[in-house]
Amino acid sequence: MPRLSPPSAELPEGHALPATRVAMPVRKRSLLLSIWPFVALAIVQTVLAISSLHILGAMRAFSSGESQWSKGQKDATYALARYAVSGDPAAYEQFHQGLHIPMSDMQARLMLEDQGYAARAQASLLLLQGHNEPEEINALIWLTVYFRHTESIGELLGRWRDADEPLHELQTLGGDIYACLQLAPPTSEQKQSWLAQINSLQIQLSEAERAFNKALGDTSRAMNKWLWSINIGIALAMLSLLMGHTWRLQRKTARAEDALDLVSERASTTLAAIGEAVITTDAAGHVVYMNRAAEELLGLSLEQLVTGKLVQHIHAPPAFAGGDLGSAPPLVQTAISEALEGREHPRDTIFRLYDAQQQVREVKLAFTAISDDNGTTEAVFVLHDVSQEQSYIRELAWQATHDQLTGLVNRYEFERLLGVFLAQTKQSPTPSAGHAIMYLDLDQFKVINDTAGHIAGDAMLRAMSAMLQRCLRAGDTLARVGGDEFAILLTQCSFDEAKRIAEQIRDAAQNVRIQWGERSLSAGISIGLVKLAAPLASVEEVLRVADMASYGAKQRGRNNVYAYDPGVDQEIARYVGEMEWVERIKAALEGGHFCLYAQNIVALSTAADHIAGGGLHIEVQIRMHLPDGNIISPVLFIPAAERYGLMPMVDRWVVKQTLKTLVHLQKTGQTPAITCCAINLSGTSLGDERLLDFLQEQIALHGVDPRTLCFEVTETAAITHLPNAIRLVNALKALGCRFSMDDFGAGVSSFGSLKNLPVDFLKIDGAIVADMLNEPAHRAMVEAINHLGHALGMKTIAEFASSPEIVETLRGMGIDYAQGYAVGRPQPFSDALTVTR
Ligand SMILES: Nc1nc2c(ncn2[C@@H]2O[C@H](COP(=O)(O)OP(=O)(O)OP(=O)(O)O)[C@@H](O)[C@H]2O)c(=O)[nH]1
Repeated sequence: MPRLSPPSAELPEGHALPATRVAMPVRKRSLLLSIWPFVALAIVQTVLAISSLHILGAMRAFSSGESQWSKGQKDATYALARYAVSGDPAAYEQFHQGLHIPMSDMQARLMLEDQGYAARAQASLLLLQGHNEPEEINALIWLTVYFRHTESIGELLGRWRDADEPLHELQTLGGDIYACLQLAPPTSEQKQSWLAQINSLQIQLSEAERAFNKALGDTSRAMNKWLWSINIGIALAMLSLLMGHTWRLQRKTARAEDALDLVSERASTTLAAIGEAVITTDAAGHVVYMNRAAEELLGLSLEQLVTGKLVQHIHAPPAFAGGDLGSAPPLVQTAISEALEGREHPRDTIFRLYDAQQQVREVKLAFTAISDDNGTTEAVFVLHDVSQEQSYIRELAWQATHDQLTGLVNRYEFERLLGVFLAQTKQSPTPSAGHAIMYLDLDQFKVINDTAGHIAGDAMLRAMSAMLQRCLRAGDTLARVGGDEFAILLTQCSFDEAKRIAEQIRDAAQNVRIQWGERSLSAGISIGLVKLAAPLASVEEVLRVADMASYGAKQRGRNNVYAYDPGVDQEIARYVGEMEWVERIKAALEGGHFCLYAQNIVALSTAADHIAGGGLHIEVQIRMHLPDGNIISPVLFIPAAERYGLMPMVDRWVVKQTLKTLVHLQKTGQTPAITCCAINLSGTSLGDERLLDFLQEQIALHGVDPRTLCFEVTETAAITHLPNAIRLVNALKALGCRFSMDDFGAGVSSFGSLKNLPVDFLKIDGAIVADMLNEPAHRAMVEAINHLGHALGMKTIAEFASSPEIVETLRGMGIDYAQGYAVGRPQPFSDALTVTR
């Protein structure tokens, strides 16, 4: 019986499948089950044969016993007759000897009839004395004891019993004759009488003997007949049993053959249908069988293969399969040869196979040896083509580690590579020129997206990434780590060299232009350059500081390089500090540590006051409570909130809180009533398309009159998010809200933007106002902005009116409103507001 040897990866060599071991007891049991009726019949037959022999032996014993008995009684009667005539004592002695034989038999029979098998020993002795054959005595006793109640043996014993009385009479007559002869010689009449009696007894005994012989013959024939019938019956029973059994066996065999055919058909259909290539070879590797998938994989049919070994038919690598074969998977031919020699590879090993078109495929190989007691007889190879799977895995791995748009390494992979690099440099610090990391952030990239669309933005990102690749040295790693952010790991690069490369990139970025319709788009780049040196150790730290450095470059006016050497430079600490503000802002939003202040905006002419309706005009400003009780100015935390995208949340909090407080002050009878309440909206919020819905929803929710609300936006924010800003301004103005252009004069001061944004107030940047008394240029700017505002139908507000002189000068210039310490300091907005003039 062949055995399937288990795959060596799972069971140690030499272990056979347990299936064959458990099969043996099952087979023994089923063999026993099928032959037991024959065994039972054989036992019955044997018992019957032994019994038949016994019975026949006993019959023979009866027969020979009877002849001894007959001889004995005849000798006795003859001797007694002689004694009666002659008075010879020798004749009398012969009489006794002759009579002793039938008398012994009779006594034995009587004892057996009376006591059964218990009298066996005594009966044996008596039967011996009756001159029976010693070997036949047991059969005689057995038949007498156990069959004495059957009809035929009972009849036989009855006939024997008929001779008992004549024998007793013969014995008595012998005694009488002996007694008479001792007293006196007999008369002739007496002799004649004795002879007549002896003769009569002789006749009775002869008749009894004849009857016994007849019964013996009858019994013997009956026994024969009975034994014949039983033997024939048993033979017939055995025959029919054999026939039945053979018929059942034939049916079973037919069923098993059918099932085997079915299984074999199913197996070959399954093998033909499965996608895996299944090849069976003999122990030497000659192909015995292969399924369709194997034929397809090898590009050969079974007929073409039968002559040779499997490995000879697998295509060799083509001559042009050069490349880095060191990292290529091993050839499947090698694995097959090794498997046949008993050396197997783990099942998930991937092998190389060249198909009929000499295309390389990747396959996994499973090997199973079929063996019997003499060793391996056949080998089954299953080849699973995993080329597609492997290509998906590679594709997924690429996607997981690369950016789709630019094809560069993504942030995740860059962090991993940086981690590996940092670990290596820490483990084996070899002398080197040093290493650096660059963090690059495109400037005002949002403007390209917003004005030319995302597709143009994508094109710009691709153009920038191509430019960056051109600037790299061999061995540098470039990654896209965010929307418009890139990072470069410069290894073995002195910090001066890194600075030179950074400047080169910054210059090259100026020349990156993409033609979009009629427009030529370009973007500057802010570069943070960080020397990889102590105390920077972790990936997180390095990237955070690099990001900070790029922020530093932005703070220097964008399109700049900010180079940071951790051993020398301290300024970055400021940006690191900003990160701490981020945490505080988040905690303040969650824990309610923000509060609102209000600062009056005071009309400088009665006409302006009249416009305000005589009520209060204020600007709400946010402050933060610190745990130590200090109240923090927004100047400290707003840059961090803007940089790290927290402004939309802060703005929303301010709007909600302002509306709530307005309702509260209205209810508590704030006098004079607030007729214009200015709320600042940051640039990020202006870019948020959901802001309009939020504002409309909140105004409706709190039931605040929209005409009392004024939203302040900076010029830079408005320009950056122009389409959204225009939509917002128009929609809220339709409700009755007003708008201020904040910090006008500080940025680009595009007059075009003022035309596009129909605001109500122009707030002159405080930096210009604060020193206008000393700076004639600033004074002129204030006057120009005032004229411009008025020309566009706007009211003007001067910020930082910090002294009465400035206030008077502003009034003299015709500025409509002033805001600053000279006209009112910020005061908590939750309380009733005091008016300062
Ligand atoms: N076209 C395009 N835009 C993207 C992609 N990923 C992110 N962005 C945009 O890139 C912009 C990144 O803006 P920021 O870096 O925050 O700001 P910025 O306009 O570059 O201004 P500064 O960085 O302060 O100079 C956002 O408007 C994103 O929507 C992208 O895959 N394609």
